[in-house]
Amino acid sequence: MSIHGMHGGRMRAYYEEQKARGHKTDAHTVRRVIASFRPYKMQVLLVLGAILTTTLLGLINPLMIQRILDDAIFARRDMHLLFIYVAIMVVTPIVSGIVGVGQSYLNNTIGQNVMRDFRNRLYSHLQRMSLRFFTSTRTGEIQSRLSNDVGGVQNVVTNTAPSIISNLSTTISTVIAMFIVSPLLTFVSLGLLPLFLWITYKVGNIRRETSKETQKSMAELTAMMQETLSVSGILLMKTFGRQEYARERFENENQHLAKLEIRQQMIGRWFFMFIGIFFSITPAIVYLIAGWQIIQHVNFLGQPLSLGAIVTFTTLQSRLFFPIGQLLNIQVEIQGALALFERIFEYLDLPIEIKDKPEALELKPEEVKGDVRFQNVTFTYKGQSNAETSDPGLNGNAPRELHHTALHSVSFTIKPGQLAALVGPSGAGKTTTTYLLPRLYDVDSGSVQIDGHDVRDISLNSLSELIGMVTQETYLFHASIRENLLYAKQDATEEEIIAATKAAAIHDRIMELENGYDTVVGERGYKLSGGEKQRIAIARVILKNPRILILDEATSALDTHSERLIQAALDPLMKGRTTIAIAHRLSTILAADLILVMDKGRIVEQGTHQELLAKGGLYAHLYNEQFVHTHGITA
Ligand SMILES: Nc1ncnc2c1ncn2[C@@H]1O[C@H](COP(=O)(O)OP(=O)(O)OP(=O)(O)O)[C@@H](O)[C@H]1O
Repeated sequence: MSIHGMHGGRMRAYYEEQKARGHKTDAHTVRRVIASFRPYKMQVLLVLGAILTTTLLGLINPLMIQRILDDAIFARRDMHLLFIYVAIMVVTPIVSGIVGVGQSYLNNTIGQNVMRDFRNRLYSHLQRMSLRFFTSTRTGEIQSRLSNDVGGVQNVVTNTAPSIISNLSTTISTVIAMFIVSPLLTFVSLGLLPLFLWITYKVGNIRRETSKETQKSMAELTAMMQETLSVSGILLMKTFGRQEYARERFENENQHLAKLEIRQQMIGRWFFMFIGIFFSITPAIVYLIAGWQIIQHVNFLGQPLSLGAIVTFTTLQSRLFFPIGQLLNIQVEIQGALALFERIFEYLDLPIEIKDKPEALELKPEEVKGDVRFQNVTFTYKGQSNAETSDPGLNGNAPRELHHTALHSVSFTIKPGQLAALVGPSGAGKTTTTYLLPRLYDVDSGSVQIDGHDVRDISLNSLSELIGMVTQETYLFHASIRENLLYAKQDATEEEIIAATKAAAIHDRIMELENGYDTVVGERGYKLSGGEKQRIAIARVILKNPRILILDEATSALDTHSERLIQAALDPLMKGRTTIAIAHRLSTILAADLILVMDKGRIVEQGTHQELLAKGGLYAHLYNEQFVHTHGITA
C-alpha cells in the first residue's frame, strides 16, 4: 500500500491492522466491490432476469429431445406433435439469442459505468492528496493504478460477474434436470466435482499472488517509462550517457513481466486439461452404465433408461462442461481481480491529510487585506525510506521512517502590500515556509495566518483564490499559450490576456511565434526559453490577480536582457499585493520591505537591507559572498 503520506503512528496502526485482517480482507473487498454496483441496481436486476430467462430457455431443447424421441416418434408416431416440438426447438434459441444480446448490452453498460466511477473516484481522491503523497510516490505508479489496475478489473466486472451468475444458474438448473432424468448417472457424472473445486481453490490462490506480482511489475515498468521517456528524463539520460543502463533495467523488468504473464496464463492449465478430459469421457461412461442396465436388464439403482432419456441425459451433461469449466476458471479470475481491487481500494483508502474543516471560512478576495503571519511555526517532513515500493503494506515490511524538521519555531509578520524576501543558504527552509501558506503542508505546531485567520480555518478553495504562486520550474500544459493563460482565469477576455502578457513583457514575443497566442507549447513548455516560460508564468499569475503572491525566483542565470525583462514583469506583479519572494535577485532583495534570513529552519535575522548589513551577521555574509564578490545576480 502506498501510504507514503501517513503519519508515523497511523502508519504503524495500518500495518498492524493489515496483518490482523489477513484473509478477512477478501470478504471485505468483495463487499466493497458489490457496493460499487449499487447505483446500477435496476440494470443489475434486469441482467439477472435476462440470465434466468436464457438459462431456463436453455433447458427446453434437451428436454424436447426426450419428448421427440420417446413421445412423438416412438410412442405416438405423431407428425403434428413432432412439428410442435421441433417448432419449439427452433424458436427457443432465437428468443434466447435476442435476450442474450440485450443482456450483453446491459453487462457492458454496467461494467463500463462501474469502471468510470472507479476512475473518477480515484482521480478526485488522488487530487485531494497532499503534496507529501506526490513527493514520495512515483507518477508512473499512480498512473498505473488508475489505468492498468482499473483496466484489469474491467473484464471481470463486464464479463466475469455476469457469466458467474449465468454459469451458476445453468449448472444448477441442468443438474436438477439431470437428476430428474437419472439420479444414478448424475452422481456418476458429478462425483469428482468436489475434488475439482478444491484444486481450483488452490490454483486460484497461486494465481492471485502472481496477479499481484504482475501488476506490481507493470507499475514498475510504467514508472520507468514515465521517468525516462519524458523530456527531463531523456535529457538526463542522454547527457549522462545512461541509455545502456536504462535499457538494461527496462529489459530486465520487461522480461520479468513477460515471465509473470506467462506463468499467470499457464497456472492451472494442466488442471483444466484434466477437467476437460474428464468431461469428454463421462458420456462414454454414461452409455456404458445405461447400456449395461438395458442389456443386462439390471434394475440396480433405478429403472433402465429409455433411449430418449439417455440422449437427453448426455445432452444435458454436455451442457454442463462449459459452465463448470468457466466457473472453475472464474474462481481463479476472481482471485486475480481481487488483488487488483485491493490495489484500487488501497489508494481510495489513503487518508486525506489536508482538507477543509466542516465550517471552513470562505473569504472574499476583495475583502482580504493580505496580512501574513507565522507564529512559532514548526514543521517536520515525515517520510519513509521505501516510499517507492508500490505496496509496502502488503509485503509486510514496515518502512523505516525518516523525519526531518525543516522549520523550527518560525515567526514573522508581513503587513498588507509588503514585499518580504526570504533569503538563506540552500536547504534553509525557504520553500517549505512558502508551502505552508497555501496549505500544501500543514504545520505541526504554531500557526500560519492570513488577516488573523489560521489558514486551517479557511477553505482550501478560498486559499487557492487568495494565493498565487510562481514557482522556479515553470510548468506549462501541452496546449496553446492562450489555454495556458486561461488556466488562471477561465473567463478572461482577450484584452485582459493581452494586458497581462504586456505587463509580463512577453506579449511581443508571443506575437512573433508562428501562431501567436494559439501556438502550442510542448510539454512543460520546452519549446520556449527559460526566461520566456517564466514570463508566461508571471502573466498567468497577473491574470489570476491573487491577494498574496508567492514567488520563487529562478536560480538559473539569465542574460542581462532577459533578466531585465523578468524584472519588468515582476514589478507590476508585486505591486499592490503582499508578496513573499524566495529572492535570488539583488533587485528583489533591495526592494523588499522586509528581509527574512533563514538558516537551518530558523529565522535568524529580519529587517531591511540596510539594517541587516549594519548587523554584520549571516545576511551581510551572504550578501558579500553572493552579490558583491561574484557581481552576479544569482544566489
Ligand atoms: N519532501 C521532503 N521530504 C523530506 N525532506 C524535505 C522535503 N522537501 C524538503 N526537505 C528538506 O527540508 C529542508 C528545507 O528544504 P527547503 O526546500 O525548504 O529549502 P530551501 O531553503 O528552499 O532550499 P533551496 O534554496 O535549495 O531551494 C531541506 O533540508 C530539505 O532537504
